[in-house]
Amino acid sequence: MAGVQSDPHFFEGTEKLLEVWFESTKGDDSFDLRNIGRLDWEHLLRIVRCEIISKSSSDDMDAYVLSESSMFITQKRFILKTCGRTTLLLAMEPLIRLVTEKCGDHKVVDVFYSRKKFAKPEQQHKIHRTFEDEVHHLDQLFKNGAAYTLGKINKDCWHLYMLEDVPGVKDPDQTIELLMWNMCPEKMKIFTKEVSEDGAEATQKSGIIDIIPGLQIDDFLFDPCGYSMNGILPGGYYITIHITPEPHCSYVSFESNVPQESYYDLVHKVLGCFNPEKFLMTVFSNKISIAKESHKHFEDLYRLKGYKRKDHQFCAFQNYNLTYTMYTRPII
Ligand SMILES: C[S@+](CC[C@H](N)C(=O)[O-])C[C@H]1O[C@@H](n2cnc3c(N)ncnc32)[C@H](O)[C@@H]1O
Repeated sequence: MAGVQSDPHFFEGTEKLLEVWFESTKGDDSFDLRNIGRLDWEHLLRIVRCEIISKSSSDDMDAYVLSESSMFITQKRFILKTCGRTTLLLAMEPLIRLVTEKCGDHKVVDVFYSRKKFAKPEQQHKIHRTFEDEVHHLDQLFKNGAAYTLGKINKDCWHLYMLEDVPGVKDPDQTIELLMWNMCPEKMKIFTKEVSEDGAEATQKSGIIDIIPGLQIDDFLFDPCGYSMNGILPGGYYITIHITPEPHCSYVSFESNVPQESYYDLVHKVLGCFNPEKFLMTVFSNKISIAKESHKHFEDLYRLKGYKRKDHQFCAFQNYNLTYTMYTRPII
């Protein structure tokens, strides 16, 4: 698997995250990405260098825990999040071919590709080694790509590629991500086989179980350490958490599309579970999302739960608003 690296003790927890929204060109209600079968997804994931560990489903979504993070499929939305040395962007063109073949004529109505700066970019495969390489690859597929970097480019930053002048998503849509590193060693021990027997025990002990009530949880504890979970709710909503507990490269990611007017309490709960020394947060919401006001709540938050804000940027894109913010504190 792509997690096996030249430095055996280092794991690149930082994920590449791709979200693609499709629509039938004929307004065909039977257009559904969930008509694509498991063998086809497995084939696509082989290109990315990861594999399916388990699957959970609701009426609205299929959610997969992968050897390197997660994949979520709804009627019109494809999300793939992969860490380690995976080659996620190699799947972009095959994905569009697969959707044409299995679901019929369609248009791509929006694309988002993002990731934090890698800890060891030199260990990535060529296509992902620099953001410029990634942008070059995507620009060959899309004429209307727009690439941004938020944060300090000589320190911690976050890259984003999206499309301009697209019809955009017609439904309310929002995503919050917290990417955390230099993690509290005590908290990280929970995500090892030494302390927890399986994923369910780690989910309980860490408090992940209480972040959002009522989730259908699919969790997995790697041997000897490492943890991934998907939690799904009716309506195509999810949370996903991935943990690299090794002390010299500790990293945790939290992502959710659950709509909330304010994400303040959710952020508090997530930080309480993991106690990172540093984290960056991104909040995306389109103009019809109830989360569209949530950006205001972060404007004046110079301090948050003992953390001090280092960066804060707000972007007003054509269809979405985005807050990028980075906080830090001494490890406790
Ligand atoms: C897949 S998980 C979660 C990665 C995630 N992107 C994160 O946020 O850190 C990676 C963790 O599981 C461990 N692990 C153990 N066996 C693994 C395997 N076969 N494939 C991938 N990771 C494995 C890694 O060492 C690492 O600590």
